[in-house]
Amino acid sequence: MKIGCPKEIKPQEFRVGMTPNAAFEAVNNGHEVIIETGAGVGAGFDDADYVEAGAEIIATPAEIFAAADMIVKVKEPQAVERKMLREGQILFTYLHLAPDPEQTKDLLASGATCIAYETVTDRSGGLPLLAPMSEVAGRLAPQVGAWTLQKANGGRGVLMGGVPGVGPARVVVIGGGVVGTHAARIAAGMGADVTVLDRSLPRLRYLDDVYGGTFKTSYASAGNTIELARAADMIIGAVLIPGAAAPKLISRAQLSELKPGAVLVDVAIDQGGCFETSKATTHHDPIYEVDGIMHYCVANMPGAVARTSTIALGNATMPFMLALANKGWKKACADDPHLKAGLNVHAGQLTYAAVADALGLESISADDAIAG
Ligand SMILES: NC(=O)C1=CN([C@@H]2O[C@H](COP(=O)(O)OP(=O)(O)OC[C@H]3O[C@@H](n4cnc5c(N)ncnc54)[C@H](O)[C@@H]3O)[C@@H](O)[C@H]2O)C=CC1
Ligand SMILES: CC(=O)C(=O)O
Ligand SMILES: [Mg+2]
Repeated sequence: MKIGCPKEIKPQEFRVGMTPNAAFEAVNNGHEVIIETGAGVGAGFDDADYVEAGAEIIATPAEIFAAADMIVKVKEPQAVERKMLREGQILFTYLHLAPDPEQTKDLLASGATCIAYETVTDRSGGLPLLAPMSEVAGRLAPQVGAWTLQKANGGRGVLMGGVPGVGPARVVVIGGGVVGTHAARIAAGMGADVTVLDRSLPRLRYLDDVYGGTFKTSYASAGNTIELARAADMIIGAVLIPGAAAPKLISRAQLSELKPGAVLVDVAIDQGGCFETSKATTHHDPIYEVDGIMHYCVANMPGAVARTSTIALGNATMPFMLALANKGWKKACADDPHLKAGLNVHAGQLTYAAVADALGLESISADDAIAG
């Protein structure tokens, strides 16, 4: 198979879909790998690194999209990239379709087979291709939130760890999955007073067992959420219902109950965000204010630490990328229910029910797509 990896074009996205290591493995498995010139530079990989791995360097994205049987990327294809996708081609990348009707329409029109990293599953019920980026975004969230809390950036002017004689910042994390756990650990490590909310009692039990003493836990009822939010300096949104649009957990009306200058870091923004007032921002212009409350809503947070993120993502995607290349998408998905769970679009039809529900569209099952 010919595997193509274009340079990412989303603003301030410095990651790349294939590392030289991934290219090397694909070539060793008998595939051709074509990489757009400069695609890896933001993550610290030169064209020469890919050539050494056995890949071919290509001048333009148009040539990559025209020649490749499978496109491997990081972020959802942008409008200009979507026009270059074609029937029969495999797209393997993050998609986040539930809050994105325009992208969905274009992917359906392309006829391509689109497998979303964020809905691939694993044996323990986790999301193995989301997890590494959730680890990164979770660890970044208190760091960017602490910067936003600084007075000159619009925040309350509260130091995360406080100082002797002055108490620490209060941080509330809504959603205690991968993002939430990593965010809570780092915030607690910075000296903040941290509480994690979740709706899953087994998850709260796990967090209490492992991290009791480092941070507190609370059940995410609406009442507990607003009570903790009122006292918070920083609220980190980290909920997920896989594939679906994020539930809105703090309304615009409730912003007036928060402390002026409090900071909302909405990591769940790629699924539409869990605060009513969230709208996606970029690394170039990451924060904005609504009713005196600061918002940080960057939808590709891991792009800020592109080298760490690219290597972490590449480690996770490599076995799935190889299965798709070695077997073709049908057999690879038929053999592995966890990869099959990643199938979101095939030949003009949605194949993921939560996405279809969020957008009010029809879907078919992934099994029907494979059989068809
Ligand atoms: N902005 C960015 O750059 C990035 C965003 N993300 C996003 O962060 C979000 C969280 O991802 P993960 O931590 O990997 O997911 P996860 O599945 O590990 O954790 C989500 C948690 O939310 C909980 N939850 C669901 N509904 C809830 C509710 N109403 N109230 C409280 N808790 C609730 C679940 O029980 C679960 O423990 C996702 O939307 C993901 O796409 C992930 C990486 C980067
Ligand atoms: C998960 C995701 O959307 C990202 O890493 O950008
Ligand atoms: Mg994202």
